[in-house]
Formats: sequence, structure tokens, C-alpha cells
Amino acid sequence: MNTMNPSLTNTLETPEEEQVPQAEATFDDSKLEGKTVGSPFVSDPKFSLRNVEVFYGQNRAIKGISLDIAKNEVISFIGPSGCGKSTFLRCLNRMNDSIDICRVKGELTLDGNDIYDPKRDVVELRARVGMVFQKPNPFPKSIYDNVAYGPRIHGLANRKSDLDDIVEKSLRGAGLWNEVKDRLDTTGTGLSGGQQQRLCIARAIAVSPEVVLMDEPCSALDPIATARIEELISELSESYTIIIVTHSMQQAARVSHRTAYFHLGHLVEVNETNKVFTSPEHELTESYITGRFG
Ligand SMILES: Nc1ncnc2c1ncn2[C@@H]1O[C@H](COP(=O)(O)OP(=O)(O)OP(=O)(O)O)[C@@H](O)[C@H]1O
Repeated sequence: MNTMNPSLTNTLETPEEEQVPQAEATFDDSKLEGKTVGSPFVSDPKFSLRNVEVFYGQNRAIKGISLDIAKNEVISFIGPSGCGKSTFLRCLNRMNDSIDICRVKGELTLDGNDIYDPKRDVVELRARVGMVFQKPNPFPKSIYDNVAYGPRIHGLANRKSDLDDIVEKSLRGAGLWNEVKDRLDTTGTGLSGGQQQRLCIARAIAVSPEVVLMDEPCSALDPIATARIEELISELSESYTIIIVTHSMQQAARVSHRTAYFHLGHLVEVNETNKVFTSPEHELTESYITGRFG
């Protein structure tokens, strides 16, 4: 595709450190609003998200995004730094609630029910929609207690043997059981970075979520640990809907069914991952995946 907007092309030829500010200054992004190209909608969505806007004080960080996410889908969110990927992800289990200046508008439903209903039990929502963060963040507790924590507070096990089963099943699901089964009472923070991230995945799946949100889950990991987590994502997608924010286009290409490209708070394109990386529909997607900015 060689139909770059001339003002954008000029911007992209500026020195690297000036690219992003100049792109934002010269590129009129208002024409992107509500104009997502590709296939943002599905027939039987797990999440239905319509006209979503997110404000931090006066700053409109998400600008009227509409998207469906299917059951058992793996979808990647990609785009330049600051384009709103994490903000949009955090709307899905109301993690933004903890930020005082943050306001979310629009219609966001999970299985047809309003995520932002004031009567909604947010603890229950976050059990259904779990989250794995960029930096592995195990509790300073034993490996066993890290995984048992959620099932205990949600009352998922009446007997110790039930809890033992959940811990084993979750650690197996996260591909960590064989490495830790003989030291479950040692501290989770003593594991390697990749093991800690798998422990956090075990902790997330221990409460039987339906969805797992992953915000750059491999950015602190080496290539071997990253490969292990990516394998795990493929395995987990048989049981869970997975939404992953990533800066690695190779990772998005390897793990996801669809890929969503964000730009300056807009959702520019959503398509089958293969299409996004081989024949993107939007010139901004093409510019990003070919490394012209971002
Ligand atoms: N807690 C916050 N308070 C105020 N503004 C915020 C907050 N978090 C994010 N923002 C702003 O919202 C916009 C989107 O940020 P966000 O972190 O969602 O982008 P991102 O695409 O995930 O970026 P990155 O790839 O760098 O993590 C940015 O302008 C950012 O400065």
C-alpha cells in the first residue's frame, strides 16, 4: 500500500526522537474516530464494547471505540506507546476504578450484562476476568498460598483436599507443576522471572476465570521464558478468552487469532492476525507493522 497521507509521510522522515510528538502535532486524528476498518464485530460476543471513551481528567485517552471479543478467542492489542492499549484492557475488569481521575463512558457488556452497572460485584467480575501484569507480582507467600489465595477468598474449596486439587490443577494449567511440586511451601518470590509469571498465571486461573487479560506478560522475560508463556497462551485458549497487550508484533502474530491496532486512542483496524501482518487494510497499520513509527 503506497497511499500514505503526505503530512504523515513528512513527519515520519524526521529524526527518531522527534517522530512521535510531530506525528501527534501534524496528524489530524479526528477522522479516525469510529472508523475502525476490518472485522471488529463477531456474531456471539463474550464482550460487546460500544462507543467506549476513557478520560483521565480532561485527557480523552480512548476515543469512541467499538469492538466485540469472542469466546475462547485470543486477541492482541498492538500500537505505539501511549495509544491506549492498557487503558482499554483495564476497562474490561474495571481495573481503572482505582484511578481517581479516570472515567469510563460507553456500553461495555460481558455475556450481555453491563460491566459498569453500579450494582455489579467488582470482586466477582475480577474473578471472572482475571489479569496478569507486565511485571510478575507474586505475593510474598509460599507458592501454594499464592495459588490458594483466590480460591480461599471466593470460598471455592470446603476441604483442604479440594484446595490441594485446585492448586495442583492450576499449576499444571500454567505449566509449572513439575518444577515446583516438591517445594510448594517455599516462597513464590524465590522463583525465576519466567516461573513467577507462570505462578501469576496459575493464580489467575485458580479461580476459574472465563477471561484472562494479559498486559505485556512477557516484557520482563527472556526468550526461553517468553516461548514458554506463548505456548501456554495457546493451551489456555482452549478454555479461556485471552486478551493480550503486546509490543512484540512477532508475539501477536504467533499467539493471536485477531489483532487490533490502536492509534492515538482510536481503534484503527481489527482483522485476522495473518491479514494484519501480511495485507493490512489501513495505512496506519501498515506504517506501524513496517516499523515506520511506533
Ligand atoms: N493513571 C493514569 N493517569 C493519567 N493518565 C494516564 C494514566 N494511565 C495512562 N494515562 C494516559 O493515557 C494514555 C494512554 O496510556 P496507556 O498506558 O493506556 O497506553 P499504552 O498504549 O498501553 O502505552 P504503552 O504501550 O506505553 O504501555 C496516555 O496518554 C497516558 O499518558
